[in-house]
Amino acid sequence: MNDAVIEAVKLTKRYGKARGVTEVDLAVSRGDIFGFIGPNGAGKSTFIRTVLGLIKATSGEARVLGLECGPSRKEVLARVGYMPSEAQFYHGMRVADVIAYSARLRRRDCAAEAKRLCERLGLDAKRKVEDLSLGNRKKVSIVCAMQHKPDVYIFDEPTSGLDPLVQKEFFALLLERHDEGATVMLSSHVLSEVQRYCEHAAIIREGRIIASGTVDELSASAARHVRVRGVSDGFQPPSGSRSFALHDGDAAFLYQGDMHALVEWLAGVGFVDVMIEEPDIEEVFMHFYADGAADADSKVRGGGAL
Ligand SMILES: Nc1ncnc2c1ncn2[C@@H]1O[C@H](COP(=O)(O)OP(=O)(O)OP(=O)(O)O)[C@@H](O)[C@H]1O
Repeated sequence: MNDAVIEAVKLTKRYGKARGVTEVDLAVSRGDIFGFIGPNGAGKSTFIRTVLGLIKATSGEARVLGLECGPSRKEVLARVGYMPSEAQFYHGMRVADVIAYSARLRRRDCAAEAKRLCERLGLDAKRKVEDLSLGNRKKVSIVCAMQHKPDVYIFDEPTSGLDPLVQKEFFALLLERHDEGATVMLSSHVLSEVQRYCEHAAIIREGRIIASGTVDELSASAARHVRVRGVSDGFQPPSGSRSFALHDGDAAFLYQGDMHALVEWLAGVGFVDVMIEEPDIEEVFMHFYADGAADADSKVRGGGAL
């Protein structure tokens, strides 16, 4: 159909009456690092597990590397590096056993790469998995996802529970694989890491995609961050503003609206200095989440850039 390595068309998964994900359209292009953003319970894991064929879609289509989810589950799992948000390991196994077992499932000898990854992440392969901290369990999952050097990676909340140094090493590994041509999907609720590492992103809310595009487009399509310095005590922001704060004569607010109207309005206000900046993705996210779903939808459609 196109150059999409991971693609979903109207993918829906319901758990009985409970919502999982609803009519999700999404495409991750070859060579992309794609951020999948949403808070707990938004549907990130459900989407990923459905795409991989680990759970059955209620309706819609999903493909990875052109392989249909469900019927081609085994092949998909063999060709993808998947790191679940919460890995379950068999008790009594040592780290080295879990890693070797994961390699055997893919019929590959990955011992040299596994050793290298353990060293880079500071993971002791002799320890029993049940004795590991959450962070060390995450490291085991990273090694299992990366040791066979697949072309496609799907990481589900990879950094939660990892200390900052290990997070840095994880992203260094991810970027090395990306430089070698790999495609990466990274689900996260840590917006700064999406901003820093991802080229494209989609925001999921209550099971539906409410915005998607390049990370820059997502920032550009939302409100502007306005700071006005040297204002009087009674300063009030223009209509269409949110998140207003006034401190020591410095006002800050988010403005969504016509820029000419903002400049005209500013001309009538006494101030010393003004700064108008694109919000970072954290503010974009808050912007989309602060409004009602229907309101957010119409913004996305009307936004043009998305
Ligand atoms: N096995 C299940 N049975 C019933 N409902 C489920 C099941 N798994 C997930 N859900 C529901 O589906 C919705 C999406 O959950 P999901 O775990 O996919 O979200 P998430 O974005 O990955 O969140 P988190 O970051 O907390 O893992 C939630 O409302 C959740 O309660």
